[in-house]
Amino acid sequence: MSTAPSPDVPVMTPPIPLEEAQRRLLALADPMRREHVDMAGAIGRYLAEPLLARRTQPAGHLSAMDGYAVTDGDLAGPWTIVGESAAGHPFVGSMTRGEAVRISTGALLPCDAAGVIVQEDLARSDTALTLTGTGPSPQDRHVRRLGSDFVAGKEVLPAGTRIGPAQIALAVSAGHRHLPVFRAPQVAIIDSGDELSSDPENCATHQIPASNGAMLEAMVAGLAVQTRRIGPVGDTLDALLSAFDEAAHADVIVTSGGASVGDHDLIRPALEAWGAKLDFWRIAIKPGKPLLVATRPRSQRRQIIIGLPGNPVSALVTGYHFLLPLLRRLMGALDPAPMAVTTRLDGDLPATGARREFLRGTWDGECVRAVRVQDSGALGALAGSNVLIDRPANGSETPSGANVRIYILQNGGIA
Ligand SMILES: Nc1nc2c(c(=O)[nH]1)N[C@H]1C(S)=C(S)[C@@H](COP(=O)(O)OP(=O)(O)OC[C@H]3O[C@@H](n4cnc5c(N)ncnc54)[C@H](O)[C@@H]3O)O[C@H]1N2
Ligand code: MOO
Repeated sequence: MSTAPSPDVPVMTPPIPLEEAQRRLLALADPMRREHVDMAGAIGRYLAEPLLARRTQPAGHLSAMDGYAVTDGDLAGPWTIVGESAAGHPFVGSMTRGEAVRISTGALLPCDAAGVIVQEDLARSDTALTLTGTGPSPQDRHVRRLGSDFVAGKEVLPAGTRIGPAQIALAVSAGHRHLPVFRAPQVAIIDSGDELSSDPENCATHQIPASNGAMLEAMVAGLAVQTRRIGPVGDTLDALLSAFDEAAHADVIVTSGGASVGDHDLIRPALEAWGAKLDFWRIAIKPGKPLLVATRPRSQRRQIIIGLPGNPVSALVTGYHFLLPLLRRLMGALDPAPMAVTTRLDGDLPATGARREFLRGTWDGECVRAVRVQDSGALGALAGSNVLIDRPANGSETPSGANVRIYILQNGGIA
């Protein structure tokens, strides 16, 4: 005889693997609309279409060094100096074999010149120039050829490229003032839990400062999204429903806390009461198991809700593997998942259980060591770590010296 579950006990489906959960989440993300923004506004955004060069660079043959321009094959000298080509002030005359033109880095090569000899290889006396030492080989011409960087009409950046300093320099050089990018999503960050205090300077013994919201806001800061903090919100359906109403403008709502199975863990029922539909709940990673993802239909784009676990380390790990990739995908990133690096383990690690584990560790560029405290509430250990060590589910002990995969949290890796 089958028995219906009690309304108090949620129906438990087995936790799903990380990759499957990431795929399901990213499949929900329709890209944002496009807009044209100036270069300052484009930092941290993703190109909405391929960028074509509007000009050729270099636009002519340029000298790559300070020295003297000479004609083809004329590498032995001596020469008579007949003029100068400085950056921004080209030499307009003509020159022939036995003649040289003083030239600076970035200056246009005179049209009769074939190469540049660096001034360190030459001796000058008034207008007379002689070669000292062995001089350059015929290949060593120190010339940046016309179009050697990019050519007008050709693609310089593919759609989906993240715009950083180098991409801005390239786009400006390619003749652009504005860039077509995807809009940045609006993100509402809700802290939930009766025990949370919004004032870290004023916190009773039964309270804890609402640090997750501040942490999540910091995590998304590198993504140029617009954030709004809501709460802390108490553990009642009414309080959560009002918080969701406050977040009705957002493209993505991220909550932390109340995602597990306790009597006061109300995020799931509150979302359902608000009209959101649960997509999945619980994933097979440690920390981070109670993660949930839901969607809520709207007239234009649906809202995506990510319910992160309350434990701060669990919130950071799931924020790293779910919230950041989701935001990158909404903003048009081609490959939104975080990148793992392989490195050498220092110190043995024990066998793992049924969940894939992300241990906090310190990496010095050559090897990684797990930090001693791995409690998912321990912020001291988290802040002292710079990587997550990726350990497979049901894995055996890993000996010191073995290769392990890590995810970098610092030096920009967080975004
Ligand atoms: N019987 C079971 N209990 C728990 C399970 C389980 O499977 N069965 N899962 C555990 C796991 S794993 C996690 S992770 C936690 C997460 O649960 P919740 O998402 O419901 O989180 P809370 O209970 O609300 O809070 C947990 C912890 O985190 C602190 N917290 C919450 N929000 C914040 C915030 N905004 N800033 C700072 N700290 C926050 C909260 O005070 C608690 O200490 O559940 C286990 N339990
Ligand atoms: O998954 Mo919980 O996140 O272990 O603490």
